[in-house]
Amino acid sequence: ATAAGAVTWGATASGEDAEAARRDGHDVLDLAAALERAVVQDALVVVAVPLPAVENVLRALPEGVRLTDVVSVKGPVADLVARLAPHARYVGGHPMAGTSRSGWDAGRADLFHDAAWVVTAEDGTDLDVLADVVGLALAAGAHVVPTTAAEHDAAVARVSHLPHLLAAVLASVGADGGPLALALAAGSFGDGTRVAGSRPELVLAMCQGNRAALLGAVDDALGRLGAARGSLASTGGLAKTVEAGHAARLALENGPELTGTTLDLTSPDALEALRDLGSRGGRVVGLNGSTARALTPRAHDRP
Ligand SMILES: NC(=O)c1ccc[n+]([C@@H]2O[C@H](COP(=O)([O-])OP(=O)(O)OC[C@H]3O[C@@H](n4cnc5c(N)ncnc54)[C@H](O)[C@@H]3O)[C@@H](O)[C@H]2O)c1
Ligand SMILES: O=C(O)C(=O)C[C@]1(C(=O)O)C=C[C@@H](O)C=C1
Repeated sequence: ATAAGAVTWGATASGEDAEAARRDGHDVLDLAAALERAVVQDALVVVAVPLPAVENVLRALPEGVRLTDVVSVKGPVADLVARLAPHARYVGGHPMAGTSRSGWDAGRADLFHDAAWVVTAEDGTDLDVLADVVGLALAAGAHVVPTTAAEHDAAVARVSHLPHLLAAVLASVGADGGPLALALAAGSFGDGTRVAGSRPELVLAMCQGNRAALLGAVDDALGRLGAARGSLASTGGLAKTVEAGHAARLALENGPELTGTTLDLTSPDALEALRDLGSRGGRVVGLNGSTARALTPRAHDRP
């Protein structure tokens, strides 16, 4: 956002991160001063701490601020906001990009380029703040995927939290193969276990914080692994599992064909239209006043 010309400032509980951010020319205050300035300037407050620390930040929040967050689960944050800061004008957010490293130096100005940035569009959402969050995501080079907290949590259980859990399991299985196995580890093991290098506290916060949805995704994966194991043991064949995975990977790489459309954010059914766009695999790619420019899968490409 700073690179896109926005005036920004921040606060962190880490002296080391504060020092590193100041060294890079950013304005770092203490939390109370940062929030006070947000009130004076009617700025958008972005909570970017691990889920277990969200409560502390919300307790410090002044009345009526514009509020978003980047936390990896949305239902628990929405519940905390409703309980601890019901006065906040809150719209949930989640950029779907990151690294397995933590701290200030792990960030880059282009980290969110071409990434999906979830924006929650629940009934009653403040469209003025939603437009702020859309503007932030677009300024960071991302595109916006509107959805609800519940649908977000179900989706990321499959494409983020399960991969983190599988990476942990895979890393342990490989390591238990002993020194020879690790000496031979190449692309498949490296790619499949990269995120197991993430700080365990962050992985625990997002996976345990999305327990119900993650359980469903784990059951699905175990069912497929069980079927593969059964087939390998009985006939020796893995074709069904491998071919289904290959087709799914190609679908991810190719994506659907997208076509342009616009959404009027002042329309009475704007929130419904936004959610519909997200659930069809569409995205907002531009904002001009209250008109959102969007891309949506062509009818014949819809799942
Ligand atoms: N790392 C990723 O790939 C990724 C991607 C998308 C979203 N997220 C989410 O973003 C959030 C931050 O993750 P991260 O990877 O940047 O973590 P991080 O550990 O690199 O940074 C977290 C920062 O929050 C600060 N902090 C912690 N408690 C605080 C408090 N009470 N008050 C003020 N500051 C506090 C820490 O000092 C640190 O500077 C998490 O909720 C995570 O789920 C992470
Ligand atoms: O690329 C990585 O290192 C990540 O783990 C990023 C990743 C993910 O893809 O699961 C991790 C957590 C998020 O909330 C969003 C993105």
